[in-house]
Amino acid sequence: MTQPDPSTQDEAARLRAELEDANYRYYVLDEPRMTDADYDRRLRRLQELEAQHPELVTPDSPTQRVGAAPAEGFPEVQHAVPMLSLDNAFDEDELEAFVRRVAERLEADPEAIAFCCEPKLDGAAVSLVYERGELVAGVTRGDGRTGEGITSNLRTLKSIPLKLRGDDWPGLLEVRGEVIMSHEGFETLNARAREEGSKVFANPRNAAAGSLRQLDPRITATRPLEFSAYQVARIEPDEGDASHSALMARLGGLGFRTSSELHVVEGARGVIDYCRALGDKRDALGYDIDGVVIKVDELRLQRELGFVARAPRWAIAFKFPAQEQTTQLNDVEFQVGRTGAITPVARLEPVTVAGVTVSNATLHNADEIARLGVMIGDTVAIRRAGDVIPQVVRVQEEERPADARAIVFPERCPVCDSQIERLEGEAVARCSGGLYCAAQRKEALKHFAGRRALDIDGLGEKLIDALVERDWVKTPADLFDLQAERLAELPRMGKKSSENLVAALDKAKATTLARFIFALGIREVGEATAANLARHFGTLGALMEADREALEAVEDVGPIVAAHVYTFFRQPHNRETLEALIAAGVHWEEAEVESGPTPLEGQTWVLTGTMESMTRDEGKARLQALGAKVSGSVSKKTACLVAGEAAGSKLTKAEQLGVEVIDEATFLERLAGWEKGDRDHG
Ligand SMILES: NC(=O)c1ccc[n+]([C@@H]2O[C@H](COP(=O)([O-])OP(=O)(O)OC[C@H]3O[C@@H](n4cnc5c(N)ncnc54)[C@H](O)[C@@H]3O)[C@@H](O)[C@H]2O)c1
Ligand SMILES: [Zn+2]
Repeated sequence: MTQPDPSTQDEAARLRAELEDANYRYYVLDEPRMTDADYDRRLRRLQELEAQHPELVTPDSPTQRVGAAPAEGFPEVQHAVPMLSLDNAFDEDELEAFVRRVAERLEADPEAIAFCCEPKLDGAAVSLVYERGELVAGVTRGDGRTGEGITSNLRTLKSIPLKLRGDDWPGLLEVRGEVIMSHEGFETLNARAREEGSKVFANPRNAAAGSLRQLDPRITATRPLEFSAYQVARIEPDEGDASHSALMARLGGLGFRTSSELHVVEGARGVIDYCRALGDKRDALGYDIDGVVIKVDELRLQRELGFVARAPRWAIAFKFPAQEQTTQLNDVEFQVGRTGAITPVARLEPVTVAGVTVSNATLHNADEIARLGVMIGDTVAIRRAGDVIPQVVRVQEEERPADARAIVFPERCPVCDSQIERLEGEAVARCSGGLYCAAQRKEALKHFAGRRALDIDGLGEKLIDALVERDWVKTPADLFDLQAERLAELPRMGKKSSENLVAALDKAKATTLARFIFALGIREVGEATAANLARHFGTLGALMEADREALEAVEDVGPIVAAHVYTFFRQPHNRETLEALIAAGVHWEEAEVESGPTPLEGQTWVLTGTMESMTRDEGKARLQALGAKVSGSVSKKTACLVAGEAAGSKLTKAEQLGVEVIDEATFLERLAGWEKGDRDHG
């Protein structure tokens, strides 16, 4: 052993300071700035230096301590049994060395030692104390000796029993486990946060730890947290359970969730096989694990092995490749989704993340780019977990190069050059070339041909895919040029069905203005809005020329819908497609202007149950066209209730109030009469 030279002392001091800062950000703020891989590398290096020069070890060195001191705002609670950390093994050699060490200390045959293997859940450790079967305290790990009392928060987790199951419970039980957030829960929580502009978490671990340490338990209650037990710290009376795995089975009976992946294996071979198998399954689990925890199963042997400063000798954590890595952002490209949403995609210097090479990651939208403060040329942290698309979670701002460039969001669609539209208050920017944009082609055509739009019989999803893939159809207008002979070349299309389709296309040309407007697939213009627009403007020409103000004068049309309609008709390509449709023979009867008094003016109608001949939206649109208001609930003021199949409480209420009730057949008859009368008027 040699005296540490000044540079070694400096290095140790620097590592200590960096690790301490990282601990604070990770354990107290739940907002790490360093990846786990970088943290582990530094900790390893410090351990090495301290092993070479034991005089460098200070009692408060991060190598000697666990976690971080409890944060303010929660009562401090002493742990009766300390909550320790785990030693790490980063490869199979280190696993074998662990098994050998254990065997030597126990003077046992390594191949005969039973090990209990479990996933190392990546969340936040908590300890739960039960007295006479009831939960009395829930505490975070804190610095291992003292944690934060978060009982009220933990009570909100459904997977934590407030009372133990059965009646065979011990008088005192202290259970430890991990609070985690599944990938699904995490994605939902972050999506909501992005929409609301509130705090977005970098990964499920930070989200779980941050959610647990809310001062208001009502917030914790809304977070998708789950508890999984992995240790019994105290049990009284001790009934002499022989092994860790037996205790885990007992916890299951008391109402706790334990890992479904828990297995007891023998020797180094068994441990390594388990680690490989779980590594293969990692992406499919639906929650983050950062490795495997391997424990000597027999409790008698655990006691014999005992502890060192910060970790037990009878357990080890085998670490999997990290799910977060840093790399360089080389460029940003903008992709157009099938509904026109524009997504910025980060082009990265390829990097291996959890065993897979990643060269692209999503940046979600313009708000996310602003939130991250990311620039082209930056060093960024990438996270890849399960089958979720890799994401940029953080920027290493201190590493920003001098020539870093700002990311400029395009104004025109990279696919079709139409205007990109981003409405106030909406996170997503979209291409406005709905009818024309190649990226949106399939969706636009499916909508156009749908039953509630032009209702083209026999033109289903598969057929549309085939037509677009062969480039036979680019816009809806191209549909009307299709020839039966050509169609017959398609898979599963005979002569007869091709002829039928051509006939159906011909038949679909005769439509109504309302259906036609709906068929265009303008964002947020549903059937009812389309009917209102048709009724209000009377002609397609008038609608196309309307400015935002005129559009907002239409019933149920607010500024957002008005903006979508306005932008849609300002796109030259959309207008060309409309002209082509009309040239192809699509037609409807045009009314001059909004017709005069309407027969149902001043009446409120209610639709309930299911109708055979139309959807409720359609019924609503037709009633509105006749001047009626359509409401969702029955009251004394209701003029008439249309009761379809399986009508329920609304029907009962209408009968109680003496409101007129009619069935679908009567409704259709009356509609036909009014609509005819209405047309004769206008
Ligand atoms: N990025 C950063 O800035 C930063 C900072 C501090 C720590 N870290 C990360 O945290 C690690 C150290 O954290 P640690 O001491 O909390 O954990 P650890 O890796 O030393 O392992 C101990 C923890 O494992 C957990 N665990 C999960 N499943 C378990 C199971 N089946 N059985 C037993 N325990 C189980 C428990 O919560 C326990 O507290 C570092 O290696 C690093 O990856 C990162
Ligand atoms: Zn486009």
